[in-house]
Amino acid sequence: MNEIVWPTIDSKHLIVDSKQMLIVEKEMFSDGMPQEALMEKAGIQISRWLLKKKPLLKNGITVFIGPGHNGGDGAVIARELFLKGFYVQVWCPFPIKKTLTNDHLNYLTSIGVTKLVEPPDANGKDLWIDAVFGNNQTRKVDDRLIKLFNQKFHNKYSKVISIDIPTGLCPDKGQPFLDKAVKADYTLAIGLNKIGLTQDSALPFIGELHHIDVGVPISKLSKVDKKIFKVTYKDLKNIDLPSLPKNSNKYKRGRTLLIAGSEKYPGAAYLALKGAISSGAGYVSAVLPEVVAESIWQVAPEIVLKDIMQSNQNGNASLFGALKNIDLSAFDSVAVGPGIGIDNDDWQKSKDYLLDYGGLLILDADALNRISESKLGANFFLERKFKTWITPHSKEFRRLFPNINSSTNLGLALDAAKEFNIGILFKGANSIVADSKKVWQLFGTDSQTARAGLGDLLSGFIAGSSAIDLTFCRNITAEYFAKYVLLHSFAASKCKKGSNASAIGDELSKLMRNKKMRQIS
Ligand SMILES: NC(=O)C1=CN([C@@H]2O[C@H](COP(=O)(O)OP(=O)(O)OC[C@H]3O[C@@H](n4cnc5c(N)ncnc54)[C@H](O)[C@@H]3O)[C@@H](O)[C@H]2O)[C@@H](O)CC1
Ligand SMILES: [K+]
Repeated sequence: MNEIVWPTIDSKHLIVDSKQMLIVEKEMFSDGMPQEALMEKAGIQISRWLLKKKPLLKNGITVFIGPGHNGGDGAVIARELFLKGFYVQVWCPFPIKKTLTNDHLNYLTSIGVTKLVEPPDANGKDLWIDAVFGNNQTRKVDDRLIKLFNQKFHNKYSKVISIDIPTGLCPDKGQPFLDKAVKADYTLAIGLNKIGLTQDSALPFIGELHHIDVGVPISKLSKVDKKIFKVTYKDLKNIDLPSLPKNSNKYKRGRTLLIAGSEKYPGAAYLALKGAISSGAGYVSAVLPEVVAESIWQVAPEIVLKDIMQSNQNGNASLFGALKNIDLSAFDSVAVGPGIGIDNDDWQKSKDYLLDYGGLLILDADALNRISESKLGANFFLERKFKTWITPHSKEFRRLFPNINSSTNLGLALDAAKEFNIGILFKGANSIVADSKKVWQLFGTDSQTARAGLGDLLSGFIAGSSAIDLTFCRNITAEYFAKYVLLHSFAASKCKKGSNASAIGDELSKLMRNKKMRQIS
């Protein structure tokens, strides 16, 4: 059941930490792959990548060569570009430590490549290649070197390319070892993507991230124990949406219930409903505050209104009155939270209905805040014996799980998913979806996140989409969760800057319709 079907286990998608990368390399070497050959392969693949970007090379290239094998890669790149007729010079800011790197460097000077004795000028127009430290750097780097690089980064006439990892950036945490790291226009990750590169905290340093394939065998990748997948919009093409038979009864096309909105935040309910409708679910029903209930038929006549929620004196929704009258077992999924506001007494009375609900429970926003403030806290998730997905952003996450510590959002999501046996969407610049075994790291989606109301739309979309998938497979995994989040983000990316969540909801409907049409034809 837990087999990976999306995306695929290959070197483009798998994310590893620095130790896992070392293990994979060591295994390749002990199987007989010569270390020299792998370095040659990495350097040549990068040179090919560079040769396709001739404008970057036209003013010459300066390669910064470090003491280890990151420097060795740099030396191979320098040689290849020099042999192609480009002006190439190298600078070694530290004494060379590894033989292979030293050999490459000696050969470079013998063929006529200039080895600088002083640091290069950051105001020049040449391309700088940072091959100082890579996957095995573990500590802070000389400040002067980083300053020089960052002076170059701000020089708008030229670019900086980091090989494997920007120097000074922790390959695992995605943060500078101290306060500074090289800022690159491009980072070329060799072999596999390192976990630090895909963290939100690495965004100011990595520039455009590209993967350089050096042919790591699939048999090695399958053995990597903690599977983390990098997913981008390119992976949308491998998402198959279930095609619902046209003549099937609407109750068999996904039944979802949304509990959303309050007198204080009516708009959240409207957006969540819009998200659910855009999924194409057959039966979308809702528990709404009176202000929304009165008008919803005009904008979304297909919604079945289950009940009306009262509000407390502060305008926050009271769930209890409605929950005690509804048979939740009639729904494949139930989403609770967008815009409901906080009411601790009400949550205390209502929570048992949600604990006992046997379908997929999706908790967002104020439902999560109500849990954080309740006596039970996150143990709510342990008491619930059925599938639960939650969608916190960083602050909500920390309130919910104050005892979970990890240096990356990815680690936080994975640890909480494991400890509490839930599916988690950790919202960030590039969001993360995790269950107890696997993680999907969205990447390249960072400009689509911070828009008001998008989260409400997403909750509804997840509720509707999961209800449909649940009619096909009762035990859907977090892989589906990750797909919904990627689809939603893609719809947002298709809308012009500044467009509101409602317009993004329309785009999402269009996207889902088109995708289904294309699958049918
Ligand atoms: N292992 C291999 O054979 C391959 C390695 N490749 C390249 O090799 C890199 C890893 O090479 P290395 O293991 O040599 O490690 P690095 O090149 O990342 O350098 C780390 C070494 O530099 C020293 N060092 C670390 N931080 C320092 C600091 N702040 N100041 C001064 N010295 C410091 C340490 O002694 C450490 O051994 C990868 O990033 C990749 O670019 C690729 O060529 C593919 C093949
Ligand atoms: K580097």
